[in-house]
Amino acid sequence: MSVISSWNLTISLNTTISLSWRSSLPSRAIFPRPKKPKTLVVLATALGAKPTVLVAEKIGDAGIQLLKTFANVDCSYNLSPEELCTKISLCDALIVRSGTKVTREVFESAMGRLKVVGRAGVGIDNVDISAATEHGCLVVNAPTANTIAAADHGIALLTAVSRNVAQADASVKAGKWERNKYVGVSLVGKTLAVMGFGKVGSEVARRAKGLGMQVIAHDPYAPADRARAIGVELVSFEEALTTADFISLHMPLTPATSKMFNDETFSRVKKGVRIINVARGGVIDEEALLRALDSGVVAQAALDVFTEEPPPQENKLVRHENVTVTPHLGASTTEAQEGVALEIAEAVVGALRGELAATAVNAPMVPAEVLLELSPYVALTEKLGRLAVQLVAGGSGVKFVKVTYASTRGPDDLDTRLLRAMVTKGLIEPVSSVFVNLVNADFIAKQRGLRLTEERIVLDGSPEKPLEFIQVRIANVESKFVSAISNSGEITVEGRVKDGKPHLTKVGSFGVDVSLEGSIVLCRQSDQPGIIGKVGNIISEENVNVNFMSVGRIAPGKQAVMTIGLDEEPSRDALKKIGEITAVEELVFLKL
Ligand SMILES: NC(=O)c1ccc[n+]([C@@H]2O[C@H](COP(=O)([O-])OP(=O)(O)OC[C@H]3O[C@@H](n4cnc5c(N)ncnc54)[C@H](O)[C@@H]3O)[C@@H](O)[C@H]2O)c1
Ligand SMILES: O=C(O)[C@H](O)COP(=O)(O)O
Repeated sequence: MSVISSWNLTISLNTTISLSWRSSLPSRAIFPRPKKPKTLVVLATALGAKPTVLVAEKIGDAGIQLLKTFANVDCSYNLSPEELCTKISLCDALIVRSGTKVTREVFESAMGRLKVVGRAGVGIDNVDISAATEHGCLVVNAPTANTIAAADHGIALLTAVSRNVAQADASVKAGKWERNKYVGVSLVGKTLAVMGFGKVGSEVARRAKGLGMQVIAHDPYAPADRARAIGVELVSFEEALTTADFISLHMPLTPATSKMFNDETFSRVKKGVRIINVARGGVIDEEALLRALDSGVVAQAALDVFTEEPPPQENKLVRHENVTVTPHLGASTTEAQEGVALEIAEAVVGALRGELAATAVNAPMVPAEVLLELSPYVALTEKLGRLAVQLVAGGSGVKFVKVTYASTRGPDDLDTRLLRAMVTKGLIEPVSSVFVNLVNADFIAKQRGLRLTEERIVLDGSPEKPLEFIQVRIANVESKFVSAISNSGEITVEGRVKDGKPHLTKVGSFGVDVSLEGSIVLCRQSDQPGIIGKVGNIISEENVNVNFMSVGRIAPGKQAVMTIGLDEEPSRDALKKIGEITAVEELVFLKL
């Protein structure tokens, strides 16, 4: 048995999860919805209560109908920020598109009721993810259903720009016939740089190749083989800028991509480049683009998205002769909107039911089969956390916790994020009013100064079970049950899953065996005959059912720890009577 790795708690908030994509078939066919994860009740609404879902922007009817099968649905569009904040405390879920800013104030106004925000689309830049995470609110999006629509719109703008379609249309409608003015440029043989080779970018690339273009792409995170598979070369930002005749933007808006196209970038592009933006307005410095258009460095731009939407009337870019604009229509096809509505409704209903979302933005995505396998360990880790913290003597602040996972599997075959979150939940919830879930566990731990270290023990044997045992240790504290302190000087509890049920198997240095359900009495006594009977009598007089009892001792006649699992809570009086048995040296009652 060897300890092969240990590491500190890493805070991984704001994780964007992308799903895979395939070829150019209609979007619903291309992107099979992710398999449904099995249930894990981390976000579930109060039992029996029908949740309320606020739909703050119009989504497809199919999604609304699906939501109505499970929840009260309030479709209130065009709410002001104040109205949204007022309504939100009455809602369990909120669904928005890109037009609603889900700010920190929204989460604060929710007073803890809001459990899930569903973004009916891809971009989550209008949702304050940090605030959502801090408030334990899951954010899910619908990342796949509008890909084709967005790619088609990118191509529509590319071709429109190359042939001055919008300008010529306006000219004819103004009674003119300017055939010489609107001579376009050919696409065949021209170089298109796709910036952001994700779902939309790769579909744009595929289509542009069909139009005879040379396609290069820049994406620091995209695998080269995926690009190669469709005949696209991944290049550096510099190469993309300096060689492209057309640039099409498809990256998300993040702090790293904000104003990625600015005066400095425009100074490096090929003179006369044409730019298409169907991603987010904020990735371009709009003032800089205006200057580049005025100077002729950029010949034309086509913009579906703007820093401020809708853009102000006087926006010079919108009015520019060489700019073609659409009002954020990338995702707006009947088919995409139906798909997005269903995708987001399923995700929101799933999250409200307590299922782990496959499209979670701010929580680890745990595949269904992994979740199924881990679920008894999820219960075990939470209960070990609960027991350990209840063993701490009042006044000792819990700061250093070590979780040890003993497994026959290598570290790469065991994802412990879920288990770590559950230990944190178990440690914090019994001693605070904070609600901890998979979304906010790391944040809450950090906020409370809890340093949770994880350690792996790799055991020999066949890796059928994910884990053999799990140990939770709290260092630098005193215990109200001295026997819970192991030789290492830490409060130590250890458990394992037996017949699918979590069991406590060690307290301090004492081996015990009790099923972790109901509540537990731990009592240390000097080992002698008759104690079990005496304790049993006191409990039976209370009419409380004992579901498990075990005694672990150092050696015959020495000290022993008796663990009694109870279906209900015994009275204080009964506990006092057990404590008064002469051989009993210490006693603690723990709620699971
Ligand atoms: N106009 C619309 O209506 C519309 C519709 C759909 C999507 N979008 C927007 O398009 C964008 C892409 O959507 P998607 O579904 O393809 O997302 P995606 O997550 O599949 O792809 C985004 C890609 O951008 C890459 N990227 C990240 N940082 C980058 C950087 N600095 N430089 C280059 N590439 C970078 C990522 O690696 C990823 O491959 C999002 O911003 C989304 O909101 C707009
Ligand atoms: O990010 C997206 O999915 C698109 O920008 C679509 O946004 P919308 O839902 O507001 O059309």
